[in-house]
Amino acid sequence: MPVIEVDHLQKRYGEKVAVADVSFTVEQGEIFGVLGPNGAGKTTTVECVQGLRRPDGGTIRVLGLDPIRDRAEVRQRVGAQLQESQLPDKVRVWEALDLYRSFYRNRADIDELLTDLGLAEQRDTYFQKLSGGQKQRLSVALALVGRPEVAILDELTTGLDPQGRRDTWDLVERIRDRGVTVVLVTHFMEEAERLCDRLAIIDRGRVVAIDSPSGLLDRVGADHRVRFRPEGPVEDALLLASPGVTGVSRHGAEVTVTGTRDVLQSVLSTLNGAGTSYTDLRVEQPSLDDAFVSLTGRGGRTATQSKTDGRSS
Ligand SMILES: Nc1ncnc2c1ncn2[C@@H]1O[C@H](COP(=O)(O)OP(=O)(O)OP(=O)(O)O)[C@@H](O)[C@H]1O
Repeated sequence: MPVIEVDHLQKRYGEKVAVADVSFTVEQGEIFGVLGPNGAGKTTTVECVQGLRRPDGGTIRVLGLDPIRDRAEVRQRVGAQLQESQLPDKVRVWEALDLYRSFYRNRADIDELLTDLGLAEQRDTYFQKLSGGQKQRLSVALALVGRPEVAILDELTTGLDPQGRRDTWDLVERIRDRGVTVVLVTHFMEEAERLCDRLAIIDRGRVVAIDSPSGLLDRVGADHRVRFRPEGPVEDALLLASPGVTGVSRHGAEVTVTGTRDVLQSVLSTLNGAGTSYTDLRVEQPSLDDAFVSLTGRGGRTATQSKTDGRSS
């Protein structure tokens, strides 16, 4: 049985439709991403899952429970991270955890949690004295203090520097390794790509795709690229005849070959077959950015454009 089932969820704020039609399921033990641009309806969706908002339409089941009817039980078993800090400046780290812990029947060991989250040295520190990353880790600790079966983490790494972001990603993986199912709300593609087993891309209140990161890339057919500088002649026609190659372009001495995930292999065997050596070989994998843009029609460079570029010479 899935841990979370959202079926045709709808939610309006007055006239404003925040969630038009969202359906997805989350399986036990996965890191499931909810990805989308600002205002897409991500937070509203997970707030409905937590029973913090009443849907206008559709059904939600969390651990077989109705988040509105069984709100108290859902709160016990689903840990939610606070999106923005809602703690008083003068509360010490252990005091905050001790208070939140008292709300739950399954209580985590505070010192174990602090060690796990790299906050052991901040045990007695006031909330206001914590760094951004430490505050973020504390909010995750608060989400875990009731030993939840599901953790919902919303915009976990917003405002963190690259190192803080990477540390937090490791942390999310450790949470999953403890057997907790994780729902991760984010608008960072890189984060989703790195962490999520599957993800739902939401745009304007609707799901536009649900898949694994690599499934999404395959689905939109985003190009892989190989760039190199040949040291002798190599004909475009020869490269284009290789399996998986969809385009060849040249900029000065540099050749760019686009194609499917086999493109590197094809380029190397073509060069080898032609007896041509090369320098400066680089491989560019398609990113979830490409898939996102292709699925939502928004953003910067699209997979379609890169394909056209590849054929333009
Ligand atoms: N309490 C509210 N009252 C009125 N409109 C709201 C409310 N909360 C959200 N909205 C609107 O509903 C839409 C969806 O908002 P939501 O916060 O769910 O999106 P989001 O994808 O989480 O965005 P972000 O990434 O910016 O947090 C937005 O247009 C937002 O302005």
